[in-house]
Amino acid sequence: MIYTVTFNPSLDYIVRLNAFHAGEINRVNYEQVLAGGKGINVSIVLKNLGLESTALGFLAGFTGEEIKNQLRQFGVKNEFVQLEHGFSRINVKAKAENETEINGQGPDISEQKRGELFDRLDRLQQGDTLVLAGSIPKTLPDDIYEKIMARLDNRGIRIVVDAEKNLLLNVLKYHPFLIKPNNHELGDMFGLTLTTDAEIITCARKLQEKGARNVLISMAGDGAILLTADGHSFRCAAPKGKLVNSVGAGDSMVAGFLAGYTESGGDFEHAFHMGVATGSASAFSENLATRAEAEALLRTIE
Ligand SMILES: Nc1ncnc2c1ncn2[C@@H]1O[C@H](COP(=O)(O)OP(=O)(O)OP(=O)(O)O)[C@@H](O)[C@H]1O
Ligand SMILES: O=P(O)(O)OC[C@@]1(O)O[C@H](CO)[C@@H](O)[C@@H]1O
Repeated sequence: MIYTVTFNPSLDYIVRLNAFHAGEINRVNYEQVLAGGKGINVSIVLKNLGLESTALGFLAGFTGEEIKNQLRQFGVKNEFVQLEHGFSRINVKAKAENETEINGQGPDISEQKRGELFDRLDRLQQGDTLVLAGSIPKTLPDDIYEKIMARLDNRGIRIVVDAEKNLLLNVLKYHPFLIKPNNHELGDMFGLTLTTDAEIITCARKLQEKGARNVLISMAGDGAILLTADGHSFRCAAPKGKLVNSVGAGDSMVAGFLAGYTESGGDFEHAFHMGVATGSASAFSENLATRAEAEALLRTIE
């Protein structure tokens, strides 16, 4: 079974405006509200691709109810820890000439509630896959990713991590199966601005030296690079198309990679191509990628 953990789920309020003026009243001409947070997006796309997963994490308040409601409509299983106070955050994604994001802070999470999530994770079985993705609310200790990976170490669980900076760097010693920073996040980890493939590959190799097994670097419209644990590297250009909504493109890529990997019995090149195709399919669509959209782009890659 695949499990995803979203520590700080969100309702994404996605709006479009002709122009955005800071400090003034801005009126939108398009709006939609989608359940979000990186792990949740991965679970939704896995479902679209025909793979079951269970979404885990913390939910609170009326926004938490709506997130659960949307997951029910998508048919995504979930076992969230329900918080008694506060509300799951609302993240505003405003698209005008460029994209502005305002991500909420999220509810407080007590030690007891954290323990409930840990108890659920303790019941994972050998052969399961666990996706840990996204930022953490400020009431969680910033070593929570590490704590979880230490607890699950040597249990035969395949762990995928999609998180920024120290959250990611600090777990490399537990040898995650896959990590997926984008090229900017990768550069940030080394205090660099990366411009060429060679620079990106050098930094990605350093993450492998620190313990990561397979490293997938997404580069938005420039495609992606994969370095595998057995020393292979793959480069793929992004399919051509009209960018409609890039929110969740990276999460879709993780879901596509896992689907491609599972369905091909561990073929990294196919998993990589399926990841790129699914990421781009989401970027070219108002909603997250469907199987048909991802497969249509996969045919242009393979
Ligand atoms: N403009 C685009 N054109 C084509 N493909 C795109 C575009 N933007 C994203 N993609 C596809 O999605 C993949 C992931 O995108 P990106 O690098 O933006 O991930 P990310 O930064 O993790 O995104 P997010 O945090 O919004 O989920 C890319 O490797 C590419 O395949
Ligand atoms: O604040 P975080 O956890 O880093 O990112 C949260 C978020 O921006 O990521 C998803 C897209 O990847 C969105 O659904 C969500 O709003």
